[in-house]
Amino acid sequence: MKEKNPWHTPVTIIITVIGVIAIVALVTVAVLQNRPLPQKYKYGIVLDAGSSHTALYIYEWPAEKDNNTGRVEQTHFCKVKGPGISSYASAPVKAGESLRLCMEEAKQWVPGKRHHQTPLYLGATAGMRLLNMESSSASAKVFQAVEGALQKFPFSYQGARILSGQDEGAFGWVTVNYLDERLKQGLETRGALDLGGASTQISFVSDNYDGSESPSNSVTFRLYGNDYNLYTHSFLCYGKDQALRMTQAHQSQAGPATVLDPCFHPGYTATKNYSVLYDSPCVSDRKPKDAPDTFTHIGIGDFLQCQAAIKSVFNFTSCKYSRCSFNGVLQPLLQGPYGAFSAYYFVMNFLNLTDTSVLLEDVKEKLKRYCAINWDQIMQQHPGVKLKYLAEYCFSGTYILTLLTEGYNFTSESYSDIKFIKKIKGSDAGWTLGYMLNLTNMIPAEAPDTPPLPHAGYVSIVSVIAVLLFILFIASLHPLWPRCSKQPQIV
Ligand SMILES: Nc1nc2c(ncn2[C@@H]2O[C@H](COP(=O)(O)OP(=O)(O)OP(=O)(O)O)[C@@H](O)[C@H]2O)c(=O)[nH]1
Ligand SMILES: [Ca+2]
Repeated sequence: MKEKNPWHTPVTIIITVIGVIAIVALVTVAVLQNRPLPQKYKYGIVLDAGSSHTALYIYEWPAEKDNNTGRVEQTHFCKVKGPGISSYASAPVKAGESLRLCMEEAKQWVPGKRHHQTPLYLGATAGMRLLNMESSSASAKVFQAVEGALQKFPFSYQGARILSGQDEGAFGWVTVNYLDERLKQGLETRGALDLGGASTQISFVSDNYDGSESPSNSVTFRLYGNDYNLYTHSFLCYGKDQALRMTQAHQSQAGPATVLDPCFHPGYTATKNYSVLYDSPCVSDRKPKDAPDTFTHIGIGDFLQCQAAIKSVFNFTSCKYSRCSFNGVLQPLLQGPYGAFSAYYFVMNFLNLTDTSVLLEDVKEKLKRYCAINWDQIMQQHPGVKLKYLAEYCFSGTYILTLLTEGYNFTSESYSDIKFIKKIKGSDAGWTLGYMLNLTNMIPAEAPDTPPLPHAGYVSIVSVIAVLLFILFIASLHPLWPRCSKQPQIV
């Protein structure tokens, strides 16, 4: 008689079916329990009201991960047409109107049902700092007009204010290190170098700096369970537009009718107005008394002379601290690496000088040759480039190298620690992201509790255990299993 296969009994079939259902159920539960919910996003909007222009940034992050890290991303950028809001001092209403187009764009980019809960911030920097110094009532009127315009939009308006230089430097540093995920991972941080139109910031962590020498240059943070003692300084008037004014003011102190300028290309000539050149608190006290209304600005394209002219706007004579950069400002020993953004990037990128593995001496040599090129040739080589920018690249490049080496004391060696950057992982380097992260408490002081395993890890482990249990279970039911091995013979 044919022996009946014990695997084919109804009982084993039922057990097998139940086992399979159990595995499927276990895996399903594991998957469902840890599965991320369908992605919903939250948004934040920051307006960077700079001295030269205003820009709008929209950030987004997964709604249920407010407190998590490295997740906030820039989704949209809009450059406001026209100059910075501080230029509207004589027609403040226009400052508000200028923001309208970008704000309309923001309405399209943020889903309608999120409009009311989306915070909207405006931070103004050195242009408004200077206007406020000149006339606090004029700056108040500009803010009033801007507020009025922003409140017409459906977002959750959180106010407009002038950032201190310290905040500007510190939030730029937070942005860079947040995007690099250096904060979350507790890695060595990257210093931040920001070159604007009216001010420039340097911020870095240095082991030999405890903040006590100059409290106004230090900002302390506790982020993700790590303490940071940040050195930061903002030099008002040392942004590239104001530095150009100061350099030209130095060259035209006697009020001549012709100014020969080594920072402009040979062949460059333009008629300029003395009152326009001196219309800024950075230079107004140096305005020559008996100057004519206009002067002829003539380029001679000489890098070394240009560098000497730029050096004259830095003061190296006194330092009451252990060490200084310039103008008697404390600066601890440099400690790399550094990220240099905004005008540092625009200028060095245009000049093809972003590669800092090239020797500093060679960079200077290249710039020297560039400055000596005739203005006609420069215009021919770069059709379509805004002439104002084009005329100033020789000055701007020379200013950047002078500021870094003579001002901040970068050497041929430490120069290679600098990386010229515009974006990090799709988000612009600048103070705006750090500012928003701070105001929305998005970076926790302590490290967040992260699950020991990612979601996929849980699913795999539960599945493997379920399969093993099932095999064991079936094996224990197999009628032949224990009897297959040699049974002791009872004689
Ligand atoms: N070449 C070039 N220059 C630019 C560009 N965008 C801005 N600039 C100039 O670079 C300088 C710095 O620009 P920003 O960083 O936007 O300066 P800002 O924020 O307006 O000024 P601050 O208030 O001092 O920070 C200014 O002189 C601008 O005119 C660009 O796309 N190309
Ligand atoms: Ca800026």
